[in-house]
Amino acid sequence: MSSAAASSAFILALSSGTPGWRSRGGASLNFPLWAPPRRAARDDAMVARAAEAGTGGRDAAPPERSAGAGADASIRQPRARRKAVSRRRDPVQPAGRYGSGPGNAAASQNGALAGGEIDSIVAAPPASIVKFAGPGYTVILPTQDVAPTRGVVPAPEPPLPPSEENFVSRPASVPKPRTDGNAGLAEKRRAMVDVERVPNPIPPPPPAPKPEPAVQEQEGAWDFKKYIGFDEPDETKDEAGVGADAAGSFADYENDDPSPLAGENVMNVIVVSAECSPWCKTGGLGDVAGALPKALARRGHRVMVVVPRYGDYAEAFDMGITKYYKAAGQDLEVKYFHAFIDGVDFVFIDAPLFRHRQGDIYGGNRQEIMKRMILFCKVAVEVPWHVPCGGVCYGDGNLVFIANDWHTALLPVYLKAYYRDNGIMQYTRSVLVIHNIAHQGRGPVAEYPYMDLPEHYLQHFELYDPVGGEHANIFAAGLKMADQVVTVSRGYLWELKTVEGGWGLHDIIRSHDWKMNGIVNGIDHQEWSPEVDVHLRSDGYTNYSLRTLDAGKRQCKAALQRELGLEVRDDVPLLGFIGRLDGQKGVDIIGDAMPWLAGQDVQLVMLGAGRADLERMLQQLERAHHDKVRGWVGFSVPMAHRITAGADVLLMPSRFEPCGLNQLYAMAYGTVPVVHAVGGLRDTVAPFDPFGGAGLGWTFDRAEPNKLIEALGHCLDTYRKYRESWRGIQARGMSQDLSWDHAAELYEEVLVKAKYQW
Ligand SMILES: Nc1ncnc2c1ncn2[C@@H]1O[C@H](COP(=O)(O)OP(=O)(O)O[C@H]2O[C@H](CO)[C@@H](O)[C@H](O)[C@H]2O)[C@@H](O)[C@H]1O
Repeated sequence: MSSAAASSAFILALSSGTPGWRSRGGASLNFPLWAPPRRAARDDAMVARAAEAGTGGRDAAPPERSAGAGADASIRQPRARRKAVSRRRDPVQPAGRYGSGPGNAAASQNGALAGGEIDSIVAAPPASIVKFAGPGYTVILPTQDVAPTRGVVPAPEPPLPPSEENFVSRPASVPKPRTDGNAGLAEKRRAMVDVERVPNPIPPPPPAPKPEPAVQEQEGAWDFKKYIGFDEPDETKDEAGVGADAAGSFADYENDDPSPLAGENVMNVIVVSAECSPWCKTGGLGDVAGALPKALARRGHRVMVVVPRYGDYAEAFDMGITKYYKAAGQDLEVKYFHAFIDGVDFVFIDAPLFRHRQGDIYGGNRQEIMKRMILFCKVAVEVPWHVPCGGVCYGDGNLVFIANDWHTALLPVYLKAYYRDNGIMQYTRSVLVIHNIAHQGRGPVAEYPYMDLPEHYLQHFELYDPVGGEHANIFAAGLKMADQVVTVSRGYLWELKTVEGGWGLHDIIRSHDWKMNGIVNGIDHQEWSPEVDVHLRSDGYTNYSLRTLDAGKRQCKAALQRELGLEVRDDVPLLGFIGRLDGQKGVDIIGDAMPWLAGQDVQLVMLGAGRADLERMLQQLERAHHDKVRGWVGFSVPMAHRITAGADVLLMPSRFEPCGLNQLYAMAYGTVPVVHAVGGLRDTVAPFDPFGGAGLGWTFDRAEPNKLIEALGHCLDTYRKYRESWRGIQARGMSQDLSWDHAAELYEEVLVKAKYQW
């Protein structure tokens, strides 16, 4: 379809009242002709909300189950299900995922910046940083070291030429050696990182002040074996010879100091995300933010994750640092909590806006959400100066931020507008990852001043599209300002450039094609591997591997059937669905295929939370087909793992799917995916080829019930009649290398591209 034709189909779909993906009709909903839903009539007329449709405001889903929440959900489950109690911190499901409620800029008293007068934005810049105004706008200083007093920013000094003094990377304070074991490691890491800096025309900055003796003392006292949890076996302690051998090889290992996998590309990486598993997760973004950083750290990079502190996380400790930031006109106190886990510094941003949001991390109306994200990005961009992880700040040299989705798309903008434009953070880069373009942080242009940006930056936010009209779009600005952009599969990258798949941002993505990259997500095998999965260690489930697949899966399937009160039968194909209940995931297509499914000898288990109508649908299907269907409404990580292990088939009829993690998890568990061939699903599920003995599952080319039925029909046929072929599909799925290590290598290439980009 030509772009013009596609565009008119898109507009036609809207103007003819096609109800978008909320329709249960199915027929008009396949991807090629699908268009974002119509904007509901609103008071604040030009507010573009289509991208957030179904996630907040009037057409929003009501609060989804929180999984503190898991508890809530289990109240409504049959007795048998209540056994599925998480032994881990149960991530949360929010109200209105990226939601936004009715906004009214005029009514808001959140002090907008008016005509260049910046009220009470007073900051003490970090040591050695001079901030000056760019041409034609007033400088905006984001941080304050002391509680602010209200006043007007003094007239900016005339611009100084950037000098070495101005932008060298330097810790804001003299690093204090830590009392735990990280200081030595951090020091080593820093030394590695300092070796390779961006090509610097200026002589390298003087080394940061180092409390040498203290660090040495710390290193001396630090027990590496204790740190990695190495417990010397008793016999080695008794038998001198063996013990000495072991100790000797350990010492060799320490002295060896193998060079990092990343080689000379080692750098400082700060991943900034609104959610991070296992502390706070509502979907795939949380999984990625929890796993990618560890894989990058394994390659030798110094890696930090910055995430809001929504709850009281036992692993993280108050670092005793307080800063003040302004967000949407309000001065806010910020503290930093830190944990060092699996080689990664996790920094949790504590602020009144985030506190107590654990069960509802995207809750509130649009303005509230936006205010949280403004604060988060302003704080995150300065974390490398203020937070001495392991005693040493990351600094802003050889540093790359990885921002994720619209929530943190302001970070590349702040990095440029506050610092890079002013000769500061010259060797810092930003990469923005698109996990889901359907949520963009849209709002009325009138709210732009809340973002505390120079007036001339407005042009980067302004967007007009037939759905939202004239509006300010945070994702659009982030995409333009980021040095590189990654999306989570090559297939999705292609779709993003189309009118149908770009959700209004296709032109921006096309025109920045040179910096676009597609990298498929990986699997965190510590969390998602049938061999070590902690959720398969009780209630009759079992861990298994490819070698023990048949017995292991049979046992997990029986345990799942028992737990859910289904008939325990090995010969009946058990189908699973796991996902957020919204238009994207196409669970309504399964509902539309139910009359056919009801006539099949199958069992169906669906787990999800989200839109109220879809939650009701799950419950109705369970009531109407109690002998074969279970619809679990809620957010339960243990149940997601158990379905993945116990099901024979995983259904993913997603209308669009940037990458999709559940099909990857399914394949790793010997569960065969049946998916709509779109985005990352098309990239990762090669269709079964019975003649070549190849392929990983079944795919269908339109998100319609009849197409799902056709593909599932073939799948069930193979399951019943061609067991050897079935076993082959399972084995191929389980034998793939789906780990994050490969994806991390590809991310590293992007980070390097960004680093050398001027
Ligand atoms: N009710 C429930 N209970 C328990 N667990 C549940 C659950 N509903 C979902 N999950 C879990 O949440 C994760 C969802 O992963 P997806 O890839 O489907 O992510 P999502 O669409 O949110 O994210 C976006 O980002 C990711 C990451 O880039 C992309 O893969 C994806 O295509 C894109 O839409 C999985 O770990 C799944 O098990």
